[in-house]
Amino acid sequence: MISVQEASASILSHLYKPDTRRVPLQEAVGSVLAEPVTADRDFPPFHRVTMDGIAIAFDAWEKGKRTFLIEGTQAAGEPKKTLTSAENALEVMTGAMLPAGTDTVVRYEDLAIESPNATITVDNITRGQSVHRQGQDAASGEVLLSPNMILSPAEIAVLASVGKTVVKIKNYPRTAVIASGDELVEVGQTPLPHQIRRSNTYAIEAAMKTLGWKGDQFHLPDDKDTLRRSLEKILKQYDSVILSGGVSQGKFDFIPGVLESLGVKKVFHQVSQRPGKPLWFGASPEGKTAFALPGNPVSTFMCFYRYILPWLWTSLGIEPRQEYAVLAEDFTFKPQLTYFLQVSVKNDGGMLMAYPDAGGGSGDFANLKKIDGFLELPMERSEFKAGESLPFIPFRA
Ligand SMILES: Nc1nc2c(c(=O)[nH]1)N[C@H]1C(S)=C(S)[C@@H](COP(=O)(O)OP(=O)(O)OC[C@H]3O[C@@H](n4cnc5c(N)ncnc54)[C@H](O)[C@@H]3O)O[C@H]1N2
Ligand code: MOO
Ligand SMILES: [Mg+2]
Repeated sequence: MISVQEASASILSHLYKPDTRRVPLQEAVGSVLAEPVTADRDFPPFHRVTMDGIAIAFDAWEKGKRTFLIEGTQAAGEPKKTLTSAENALEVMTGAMLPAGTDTVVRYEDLAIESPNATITVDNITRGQSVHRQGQDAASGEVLLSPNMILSPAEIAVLASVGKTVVKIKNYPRTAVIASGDELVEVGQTPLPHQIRRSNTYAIEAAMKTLGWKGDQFHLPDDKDTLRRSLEKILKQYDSVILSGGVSQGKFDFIPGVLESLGVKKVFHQVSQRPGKPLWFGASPEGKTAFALPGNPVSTFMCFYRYILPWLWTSLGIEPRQEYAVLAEDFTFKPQLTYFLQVSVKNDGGMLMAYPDAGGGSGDFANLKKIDGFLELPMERSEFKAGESLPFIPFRA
């Protein structure tokens, strides 16, 4: 049986190779950028006035001039005006071009205006004040955004400002989310005493949705031939499949065998972890991947966040973020397995404290509502002390 680290490394050596597509700017938030974006002009594109007031030639101030004749007004959105005499001033508005012949802006708060004159009432004026100089933030042609970044609202602003109406982004893997099991019925159905509603695929699809990843749900029975026929079709249509259930030792746990019979070669089966020991992972020669997650709901859930999430980000060119939290209470776990301890977290003066709330085992998915994620307790030890910082796998935004 392989370790969590080995399993995770194996998965990360079978990445999806994303192709790209172009989307309208307004659909791009949350996507992964697939092209460099350069400044189409200087940032800012002209000397930009940053305060409402008057623009003057600083030399005049230096020579002792305090009262200026107002020649006119330069509003934002108007072509650049020119000051005709260095003895005069132009009223200027925030966002306007700095008029030619001026280099300094004095705000209204520091003026006494008696039309048609403005008198500066303060002593501390500096050359170039209240002017955002052309190219100060970035020069034309400079790379503003590089590929492989998740587009947040901040990047959308940058894209908009350089005129990108259409953005090239990376495609996520086309993914089928498959529940298997004869005991499972649809959410809208009333289960018979021996049946349960299927929840795992809804949880996975929802988790994917929070990442901007679309999953198509399927439900397959515990019947080898049907499984084979259906999975064959699904594998043709999708880049990856995420299955839940049917991977353990049961008489009807057919998933690994059927996947192998369809050319999805086993990379590993079983990981020294709790929950989720029966995890199976395979890949086909064409680069399709199959994650067969153990059916117990907490296992399915944990395996998605611990293994599939980093696989997705790495595939898209983004380094997955490793978070840590501090164990708030002593905890003991004896078996020689990596234990994914359910914890709720609280921020205590900048330190993320993790409070164990182990729940009633991997079938007790109602416990997930009380927790925020999993703390990864290494296999090598069984005693964990309050105050220890450990890898934390969050699932809440
Ligand atoms: N002899 C052994 N038995 C089991 C072992 C083992 O090592 N030896 N491992 C146990 C562990 S750990 C787990 S986890 C489960 C994994 O089982 P499967 O992946 O084969 O999953 P199923 O048998 O199909 O189902 C397990 C459990 O989960 C429920 N389930 C399945 N799918 C869903 C769904 N979509 N929504 C809600 N609940 C679901 C299912 O009804 C079962 O109760 O095996 C142990 N056994
Ligand atoms: O993974 Mo199993 O969920 O330990 O019960
Ligand atoms: Mg089973």
